Amino acid sequence: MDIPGLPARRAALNLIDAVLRRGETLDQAASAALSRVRGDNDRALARAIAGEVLRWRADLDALIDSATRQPLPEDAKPRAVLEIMLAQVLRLETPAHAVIATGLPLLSGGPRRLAHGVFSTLTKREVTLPEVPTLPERAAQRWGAFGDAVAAGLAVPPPLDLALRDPGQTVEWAERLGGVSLMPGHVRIERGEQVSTLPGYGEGAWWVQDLAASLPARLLGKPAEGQGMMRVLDLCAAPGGKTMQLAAAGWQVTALDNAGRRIERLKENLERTGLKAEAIKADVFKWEPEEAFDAILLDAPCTATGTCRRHPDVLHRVGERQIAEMAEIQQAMLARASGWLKPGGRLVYAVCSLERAEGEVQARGLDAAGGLTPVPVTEGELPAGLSPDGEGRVRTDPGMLAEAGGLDGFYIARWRKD
Ligand SMILES: C[S@@+](CC[C@H](N)C(=O)[O-])C[C@H]1O[C@@H](n2cnc3c(N)ncnc32)[C@H](O)[C@@H]1O
Repeated sequence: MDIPGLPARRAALNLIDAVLRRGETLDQAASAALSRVRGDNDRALARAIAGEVLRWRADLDALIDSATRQPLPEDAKPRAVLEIMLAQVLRLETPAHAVIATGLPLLSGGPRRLAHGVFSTLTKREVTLPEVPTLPERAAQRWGAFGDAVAAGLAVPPPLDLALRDPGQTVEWAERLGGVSLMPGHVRIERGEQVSTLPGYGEGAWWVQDLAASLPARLLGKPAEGQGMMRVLDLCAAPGGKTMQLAAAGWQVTALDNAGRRIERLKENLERTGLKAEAIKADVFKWEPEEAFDAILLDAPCTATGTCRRHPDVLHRVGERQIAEMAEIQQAMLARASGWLKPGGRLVYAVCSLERAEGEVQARGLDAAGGLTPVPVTEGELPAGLSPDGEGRVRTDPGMLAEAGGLDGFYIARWRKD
């Protein structure tokens, strides 16, 4: 029989290993890594431990190295076990005795004695973590000074943002959910409660969507009045956060994605919220529309480094190769999508990436291709405290609106077809 709590710690080690050595996302690794963990609480604990290690790994390693005569090899098991032990004491407030009881059995012999010694030394010293995490070297090098802003937003796991089906009821829902609103149609609450038990979930009054992720559909605007049904193509739409916003704003929506399971989730989301859209499972590079659209939203696949507050695995997994691969796909998708617009139609391009190659560089490439006129975003279209960049485009990062709980990193650009 396993010691209670041990399977959760073993699963945390497996999750971290899957991210660092196999380049998997935490979500991809979860079903295999958590298969032997019983109970929702222990599964959530395993994910929380892995998340905190991935968020603070450079700082946890610096502490470990300060207590050994020679640095342990990067991939040594005692290092990994010490990382999860320290993350629990320093981030999750787990008592040291519980951490020892569920950590040391993961090792045996000399490595176990070593880990015990290092852990005892560090707890006796009453070590702490810095206020802001140190970024993994690769991310720090890539981002330069911009990395400081990103790191500032990483220290605290983010709050939970909800998008309302009826933005006219923002004040009422903020009050009912005990949250605050940073924009009509947005309510921010504390993370922690089971989403499906909150008021309004069953009746589909809202869905979970980061404030930054709600901006692309907002910036596409509402359909023009008095012109009959206006059609929007939501490209790369699943699981449908932006599809629901567009449908709620009055567009006739065609939502396309090539991932079958994600399209199923999009359909479930539409059903729960009572919103309508045509859902198509197809590849952007193979599908052809029968007629042009009044508007297109392309929420392109990307490295997702902008979601590093909730998915700290991206800090470790993403490098130049992944960025270049995504940039190539984005460029080809933009070229294809822009050919499907009616004259006068609007195109919004968005990525939840912090990489310029996936944002600014893509937008300038489309500017240079001709046939589309940029439509600058104005300050009034954004939440208070955010401004468009010098080109009238939106670049958010996790360090922005920090006092209000921050937001994901996104890049958003908008054009009109000539
Ligand atoms: C950023 S996510 C979309 C999030 C979604 N717009 C929302 O708001 O809920 C990118 C999506 O692109 C889809 N995708 C990637 N490559 C694709 C392709 N070639 N054709 C269609 N969809 C694709 C993925 O399945 C994924 O669902």
